[in-house]
Amino acid sequence: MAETKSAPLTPELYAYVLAHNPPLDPVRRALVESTHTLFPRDALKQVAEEQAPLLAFLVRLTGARHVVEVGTFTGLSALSMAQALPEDGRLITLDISEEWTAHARAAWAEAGVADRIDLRIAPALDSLRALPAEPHIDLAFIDANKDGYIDYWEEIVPRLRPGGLIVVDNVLFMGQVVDPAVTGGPGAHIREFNAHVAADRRTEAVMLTVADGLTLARRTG
Ligand SMILES: C[S@@+](CC[C@H](N)C(=O)[O-])C[C@H]1O[C@@H](n2cnc3c(N)ncnc32)[C@H](O)[C@@H]1O
Repeated sequence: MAETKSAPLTPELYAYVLAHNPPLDPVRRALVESTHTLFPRDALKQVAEEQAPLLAFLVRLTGARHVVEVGTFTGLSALSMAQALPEDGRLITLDISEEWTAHARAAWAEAGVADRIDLRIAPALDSLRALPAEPHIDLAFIDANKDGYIDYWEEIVPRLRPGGLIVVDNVLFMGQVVDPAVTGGPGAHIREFNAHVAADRRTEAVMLTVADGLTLARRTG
């Protein structure tokens, strides 16, 4: 059994982490709160608070100009990435929900980044297949239905420019990936996806224990 060096994430330690991260600006803070108020049963779909500055950081680090997101919800991750884009950068974000994304649109407009975000409402696989086939994506973020992850990965990798980055959320799926009792459903889909990524020779991937697990993969060839 491998030994962990990870400090147990107590509520105090988690608060400490958030306090040492860049704070959410007022629009993102309001979006977190309004999502919990308006959609209490689904609010956990939103990226964790520490992931918002991380996504912005990754956009700046990679100098990304073409970003694709699979899974918009109420728009926190899209907003964080769009705010980090250069003036001529664009983010295409994919979802099937008019209701949740209407709330996202309002927040993007308030933050002044609506013109950088192209929201496409349709099954994400159709939207991905409609993108240009050549490698042009600098950064992609996958955070939608878990039974679609492998298909999304297969559409994105060939469209990723060499050195481009794919970020994938929920790769630990609350620990279900190592639970032998989980033989179906999202936990099993994620387990299959993680094996698929680990075997993919087109990319170099690292799995991080951030929030519910985050994989970062770089296209190498
Ligand atoms: C975990 S949430 C995304 C959270 C978002 N990244 C955020 O930070 O707020 C997953 C989203 O995937 C969307 N979704 C589910 N199935 C989909 C599909 N087949 N195509 C496109 N979007 C889908 C849902 O409507 C939901 O908004």
